[in-house]
Amino acid sequence: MARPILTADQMRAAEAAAIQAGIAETTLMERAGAGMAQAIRFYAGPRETLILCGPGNNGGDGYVAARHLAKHGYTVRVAALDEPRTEASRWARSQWDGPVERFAEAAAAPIVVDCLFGTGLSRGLEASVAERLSRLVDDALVAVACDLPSGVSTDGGASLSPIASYDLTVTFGALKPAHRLMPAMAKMGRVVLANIGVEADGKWFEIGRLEIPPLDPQGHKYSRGLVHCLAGQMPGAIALAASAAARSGAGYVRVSTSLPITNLPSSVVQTGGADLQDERIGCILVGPGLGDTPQVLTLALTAPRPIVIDADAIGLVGDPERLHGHDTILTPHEGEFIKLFGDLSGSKADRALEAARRSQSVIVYKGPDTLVASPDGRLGFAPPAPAWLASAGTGDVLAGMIAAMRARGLDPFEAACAAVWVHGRAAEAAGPGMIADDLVAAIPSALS
Ligand SMILES: NC(=O)C1=CN([C@@H]2O[C@H](COP(=O)(O)OP(=O)(O)OC[C@H]3O[C@@H](n4cnc5c(N)ncnc54)[C@H](OP(=O)(O)O)[C@@H]3O)[C@@H](O)[C@H]2O)[C@@H](O)CC1
Ligand SMILES: [K+]
Repeated sequence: MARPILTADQMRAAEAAAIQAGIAETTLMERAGAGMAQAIRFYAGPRETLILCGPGNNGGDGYVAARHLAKHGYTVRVAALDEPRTEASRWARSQWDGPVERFAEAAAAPIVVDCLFGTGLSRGLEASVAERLSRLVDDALVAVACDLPSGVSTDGGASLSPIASYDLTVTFGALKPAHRLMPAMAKMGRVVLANIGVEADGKWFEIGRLEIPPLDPQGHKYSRGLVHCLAGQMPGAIALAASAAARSGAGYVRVSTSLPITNLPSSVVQTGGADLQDERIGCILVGPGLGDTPQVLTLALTAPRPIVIDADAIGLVGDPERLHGHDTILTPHEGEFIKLFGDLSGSKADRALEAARRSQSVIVYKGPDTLVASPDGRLGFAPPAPAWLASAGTGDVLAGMIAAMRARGLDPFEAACAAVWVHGRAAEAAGPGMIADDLVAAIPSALS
């Protein structure tokens, strides 16, 4: 099951709806604090724990967690930055019967839990507070963030003040965009979602294990998907993409090329011409190694088939509206994105959705925090992938994988999400010394 993602406003609305439906706010806080205490017990083990509480409901969660951990035999110290200012956090404070130290004087502890600010953060932390928090977090054996590391902007993932690295982040009801957007994502450690009984339906989610329909036992190579790749001036890149398409389960992969390609698997067919009207084509792939040959993109766009537009071809589109009426998936990295869509405003999530709307295409906005955006408002956030995925050719591999998923009949958005998920897992399987060719070889193990 994919984990839902809500913005700060959406989360507040979901909580308000739960309260409207009869769940007391203190019950939500009790569940949040108990969930966080449970995650700490499972993840960090029994060691002295320092809980840092802010003035809002994030701090309230901290007082509740302190009570639950103490009940389980933990030595717990609580340090407050300020007096509780909300009704629920005053209630939570009243239920904690241990002492409360001053944040500015709190000594280090093996487990440190940051409950200073969560979704209510409105600006960066005061320098002295950020500095002290970072020191306590750095000195801890296990550092835990309640909902979000304090200083992270919930919706955009920016650091509003300096942020140390945590081992565990426990969030409630739904993930927030910052859990899966850079730079915040890199600071979170493992992200655990506690259920507090709030409905978190929406169109945004973390891309999870894919559910690809099983192959038809009576199927044949065309029903498993024919991917037609269009080569360009540098055929090495399309060879990688075509190999990746073949390894991702396409029944048949074809490359039309004017130059012979030497490093293709024997099962991938090379042709001179390109009959793109062939109705058996499940997806056309254009862009890897294309160079400056706009006529090849134009040719692809004359075919009434699904198309993946990658790499050089993205810059050749010119006007995003040119793609209206086509069945297209675009796979830009940051530079290619700006080249086609200009400097859009808002968070990466906002920009991805705006690009999908303008081009009426699925956008795979690549980076360490890859997003998949659909014109209908669906937005998939990739789970963390290994840093060694950032190397030459891995984008070509992804484009081939997407084309294979699309050719086998997944809808464009689902095809892109499925490929992004498998791409990350294949990189994990291939290991740190991986090159793009190894990534292709690791795809089959990640598909199972
Ligand atoms: N609502 C619910 O039902 C549930 C909510 N839950 C929990 O509540 C959290 C959200 O709580 P919240 O809305 O009270 O905001 P929170 O992040 O604690 O901080 C707000 C306070 O901090 C202040 N402040 C802001 N920035 C500041 C800064 N840089 N430096 C100094 N002060 C700053 C701000 O004041 P102001 O901006 O007005 O100055 C205000 O006083 C959420 O993350 C989750 O953990 C769970 O319990 C589940 C149920
Ligand atoms: K926090």
